[in-house]
Amino acid sequence: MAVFTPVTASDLGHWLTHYSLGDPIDFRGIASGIENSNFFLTTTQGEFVLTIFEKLQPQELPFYLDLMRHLAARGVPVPDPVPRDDGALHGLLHGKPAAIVTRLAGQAQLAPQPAHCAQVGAMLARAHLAGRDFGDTQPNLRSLDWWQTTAPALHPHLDTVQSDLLATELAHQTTFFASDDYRQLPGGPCHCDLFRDNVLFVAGDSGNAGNAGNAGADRLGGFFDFYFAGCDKWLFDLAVTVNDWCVDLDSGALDLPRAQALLRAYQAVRPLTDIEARHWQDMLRAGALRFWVSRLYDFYRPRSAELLQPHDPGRFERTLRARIDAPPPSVSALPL
Ligand SMILES: Nc1ncnc2c1ncn2[C@@H]1O[C@H](COP(=O)(O)OP(=O)(O)OP(=O)(O)O)[C@@H](O)[C@H]1O
Ligand SMILES: N[C@@H](CCO)C(=O)O
Repeated sequence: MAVFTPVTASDLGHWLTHYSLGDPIDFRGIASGIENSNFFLTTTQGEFVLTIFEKLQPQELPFYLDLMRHLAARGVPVPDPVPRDDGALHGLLHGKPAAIVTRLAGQAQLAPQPAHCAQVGAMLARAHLAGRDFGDTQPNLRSLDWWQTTAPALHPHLDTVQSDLLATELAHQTTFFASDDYRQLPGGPCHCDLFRDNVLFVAGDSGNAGNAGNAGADRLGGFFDFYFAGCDKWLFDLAVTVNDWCVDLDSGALDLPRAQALLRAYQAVRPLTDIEARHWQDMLRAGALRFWVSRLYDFYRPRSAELLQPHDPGRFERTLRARIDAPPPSVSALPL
């Protein structure tokens, strides 16, 4: 159960006095999620999600909430933060920062097919383009600097082969990030965590999103969980997305039909530059390293007093090895 901060009916009633959202009809904790406390809230005015931020500080929230507002205003399907009556997008609930956002329709598609991946690719490209005129510029806080700072604490937990892989890949990425090519990669606000569980699909005719015979009828309802977002290279965001949506989760191997569908749809909206195409494998490796490091960090340094099962770091160790061992098909060679 991932509600770390309980909210009573009385807490909610008081909290809602800051908003013009009508009267509460239903309020329930959301079991999934490992970062924050989330609740579905239905009021006489609609359906919303209340999030209490367990780690982020109030001063850290504007980048994420303003970015969501910015994208929502440009027709990108993301939760739109609801302003309080005083205009603020967040306040304090039980001493922790909290916000209400609009609820997206649909359910997660955990066994995606090419038709789902295509919608994700197109939406990601649209989000990248829509973010170009966003004013704030917070970097991705889980990028190279963080990997470098975090790695020393991980090595004692790794065997020699894993330790070598971590050190070697970190050296590879340090060189890549310092290169002229890297500097020339286009970028802007990125989601940086666009995994299957952060995208919702509304079921097609079958009434069951992702039904094997009817994936093409499922419609992407939106994507959420912006709290790892930051300004980064667009190619990194694409690599993170492909490493989750277009792989065999056991082996980490790329699934070609899904990867092609996602990349074609992305490129139909924003074609990759030659430099991006040249560094696709480097960036897939970077995307795998990012989540290997964060999952190792969460695994070996869990927060106290919480019974959550941390995500399996081995999945991204396998993904990283797979990206190093088997160069992906050239993106520029994919027919549009
Ligand atoms: N705006 C939204 N609309 C619909 N459902 C949402 C929305 N925000 C969150 N949810 C639901 O709440 C669940 C938990 O949210 P989320 O994944 O953001 O958890 P978290 O703890 O904040 O982050 P993490 O994914 O890092 O664990 C989601 O799986 C989704 O079902
Ligand atoms: N998507 C991350 C969790 C943090 O949102 C992971 O699977 O490791």
